[in-house]
Amino acid sequence: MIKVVKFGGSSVASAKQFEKIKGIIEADPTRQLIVSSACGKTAKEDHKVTDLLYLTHAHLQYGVPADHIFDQIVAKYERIKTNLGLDLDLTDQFAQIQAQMAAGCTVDYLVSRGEYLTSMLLAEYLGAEFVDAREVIAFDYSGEVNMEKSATQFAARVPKGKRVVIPGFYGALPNGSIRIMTRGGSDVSGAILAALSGADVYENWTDVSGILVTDPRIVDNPKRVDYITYAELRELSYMGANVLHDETILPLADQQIPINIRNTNDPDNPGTMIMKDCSEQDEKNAPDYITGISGKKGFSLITCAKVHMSSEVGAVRKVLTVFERYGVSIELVPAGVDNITVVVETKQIEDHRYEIIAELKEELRLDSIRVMDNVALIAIVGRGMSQKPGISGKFFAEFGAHDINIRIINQSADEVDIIVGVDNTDFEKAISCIYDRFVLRADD
Ligand SMILES: Nc1ncnc2c1ncn2[C@@H]1O[C@H](COP(=O)(O)OP(=O)(O)O)[C@@H](O)[C@H]1O
Ligand SMILES: N[C@@H](CC(=O)OP(=O)(O)O)C(=O)O
Repeated sequence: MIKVVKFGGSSVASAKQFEKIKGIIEADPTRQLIVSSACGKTAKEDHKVTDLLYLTHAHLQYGVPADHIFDQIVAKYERIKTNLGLDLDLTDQFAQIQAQMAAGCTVDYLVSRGEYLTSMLLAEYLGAEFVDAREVIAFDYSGEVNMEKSATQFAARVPKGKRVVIPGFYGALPNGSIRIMTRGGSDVSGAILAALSGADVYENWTDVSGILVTDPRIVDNPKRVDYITYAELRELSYMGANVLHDETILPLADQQIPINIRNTNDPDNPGTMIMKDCSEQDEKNAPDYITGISGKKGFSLITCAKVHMSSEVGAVRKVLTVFERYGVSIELVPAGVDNITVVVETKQIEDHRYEIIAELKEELRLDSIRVMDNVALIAIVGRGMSQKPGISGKFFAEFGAHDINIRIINQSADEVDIIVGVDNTDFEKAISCIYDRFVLRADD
């Protein structure tokens, strides 16, 4: 049995959290491959080390002194080290980073030092071997992880049968320079290492007892989900459930390695199991109607209207080509008889909004075009939904009763998710109302 265990920023935020990790690791000898994020916040007013490092780099880029920020980072690590009673001398490490800063280091290098230093401390504290992610995770120049090269490096560099700590969030390009992932990427590092080691399970330790039906910052104390499929989780995390990076599933899918989300602050809680297929569990216990609800604000609806548009051959292609030209990725394309609506993230069209509108108008000879900003998308996800007829109707009734205007609605063909667009200002109210109607009063 091999378990890869990833500890998120909240789990390594303080010496107290390190002590909890020690308990978790020592409770199970199969927890051998440990992946660590950078120290997160100890309190609301505190800052994540990763954020401080980004801020340091931004100061340096504009020639503004950043010593006062870097000193906060040094103080955080020194405090953890002292409170844990460790002898590890980090002076050389800090000096090396400062020398690189003075020499104009890349943002990737500087930001990666959060995971690097945290993992060094954790390895020392656990009596484990530290292996630098730079020597294991290989990126191509395209920014994709090269799994084949990473597998060769993993075999050469990571000892078997020993406890090892590897920093998450970064790897190296073919020339050896550091490449970081997108925010929250330590989840993906853990998944890659689980795939490379052929792990039986990937444990992802955080500050909540699993995947919750919805964001606990919106709904008070939401229900925990016991089992969730890869597909459901991917929808939820892509649509904003940031408990897990939306690409975490990808390296695990081939080997069907399950993910177990666990709480460092409540280690006895079994958390959530995320699996390729939950049918065995569903046979014992029918899945809930709705597995999860997540969402994001900041979308725009661009509605192109023209009589008989839906029957015009090539109309959708022409619309999409305009967006492609500007490198804009499209979320949804709901259509009516005389119109096609394109849903995009507002920030993606900000720089070229007027050019895009002009080209759509001209190339499709539109009767009219309308842009609506400040739209939030909410995904309601559930493998149990396909069994229940009339869900969309219930949404309309519930939203109507709460004065929430539905701007768009889209159901996937496999009936695993329904996406609704509402005004940004109705976002939290809509999520609370879906939770109340479909989770708390599911049987009504
Ligand atoms: N559906 C959800 N289930 C659980 N947590 C969620 C959900 N949506 C948002 N979150 C938030 O995700 C947080 C955990 O993710 P993150 O802050 O990245 O943790 P870590 O520091 O462990 O990586 C939780 O504290 C919670 O506020
Ligand atoms: N430290 C990085 C990577 C990461 O995965 O962090 P966390 O596990 O705290 O979400 C970030 O803040 O983006």
